[in-house]
Amino acid sequence: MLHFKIQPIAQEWLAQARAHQDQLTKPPGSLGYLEELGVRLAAIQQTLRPTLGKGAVIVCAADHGVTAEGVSAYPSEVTAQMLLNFRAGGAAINQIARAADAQVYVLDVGINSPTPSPERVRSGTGNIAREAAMTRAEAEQAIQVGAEAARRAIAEGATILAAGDMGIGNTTAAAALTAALLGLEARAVTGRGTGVDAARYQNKVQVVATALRRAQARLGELTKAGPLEVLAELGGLEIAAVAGVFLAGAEAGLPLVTDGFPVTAGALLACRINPNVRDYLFAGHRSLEPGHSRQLEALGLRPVLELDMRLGEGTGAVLSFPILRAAASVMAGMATFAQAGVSQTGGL
Ligand SMILES: Cc1cc2ncn([C@H]3O[C@H](COP(=O)(O)O)[C@@H](O)[C@H]3O)c2cc1C
Ligand SMILES: O=C(O)c1cccnc1
Repeated sequence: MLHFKIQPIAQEWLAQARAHQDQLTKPPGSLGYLEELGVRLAAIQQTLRPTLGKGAVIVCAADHGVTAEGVSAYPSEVTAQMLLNFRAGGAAINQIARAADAQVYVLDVGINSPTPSPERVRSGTGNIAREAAMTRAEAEQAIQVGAEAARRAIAEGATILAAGDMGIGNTTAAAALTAALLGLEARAVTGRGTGVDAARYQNKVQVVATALRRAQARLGELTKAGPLEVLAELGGLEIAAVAGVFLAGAEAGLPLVTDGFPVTAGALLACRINPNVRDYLFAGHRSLEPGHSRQLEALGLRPVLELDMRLGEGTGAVLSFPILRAAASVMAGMATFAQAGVSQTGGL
């Protein structure tokens, strides 16, 4: 059974932190959204002097049976190949993590490869257009694998935690999950992923719609079904692991950062499993995948960055770490008007 003990953040700390922001030597509100980020970090850490040190990103990787339907611009083998690239330090996330003082952890929760991996729950999901992605027990296990990886990263010193994704076909699974959880049409949440052409895009929308019909026949009204049941039908082993990263991260009381479309599907699931997770979430960026904006609206999250990125791997999440660190430093290090002897109003 899954059980995560997650405290909601204290409203008193939010109020105190907001009041403190207004005492700092700047016109109130002049640091814009950075102030709200600092306030939330202070409330999460329960201090008026929040600090963020080393970060971590857990790149959750798995394969998808639905690639048999021609939904990606790339073959499934790229998932395993990219895993080697992550480990060799040659991927986009490795460079961005270096710039943002973050450690990259790679988690093979479900790659379809002959090379064994200790954390792999199964070798790829079932083809969700035709069958369940995984069993409910496998869904729980994949969440636990993600949770364990988060706990390891925290034990090794992470003070802020992001999740990343790698899995050819995962924007199809993310679209199906998002449509199911939010009660949206396939077309509203299906994007071009790695860059499928117009014909493949039309097919991808149909595949998502077929998967949703199949899941609904099994579970009934999908917005009312349990999150683990929806996850088992429409899958994504890496998306399950992402949910586990966020659940364990929230349990440990760390600020958590979402990435793009597949990762935010994991965040939606985590919040369905335990709504208190939401208090710890920051949206690192807004992806160009159209469904990502629907997810952010549902979570009520404003992204830190909008750089027209649509890669995944945790790149957009980790890129926001320096801004979150600066938001904490502003709260922790700025003098108040009283401390600095600066006139709070010029009497004007
Ligand atoms: C070389 C390469 C590196 C990637 N890194 C992340 N993704 C991203 O693209 C995939 C999802 O898109 P779709 O659903 O269209 O397959 C995921 O693996 C995701 O992490 C990559 C994709 C490729 C090709
Ligand atoms: O939004 C994302 O993170 C994304 C978009 C396309 C492909 N992979 C990931």
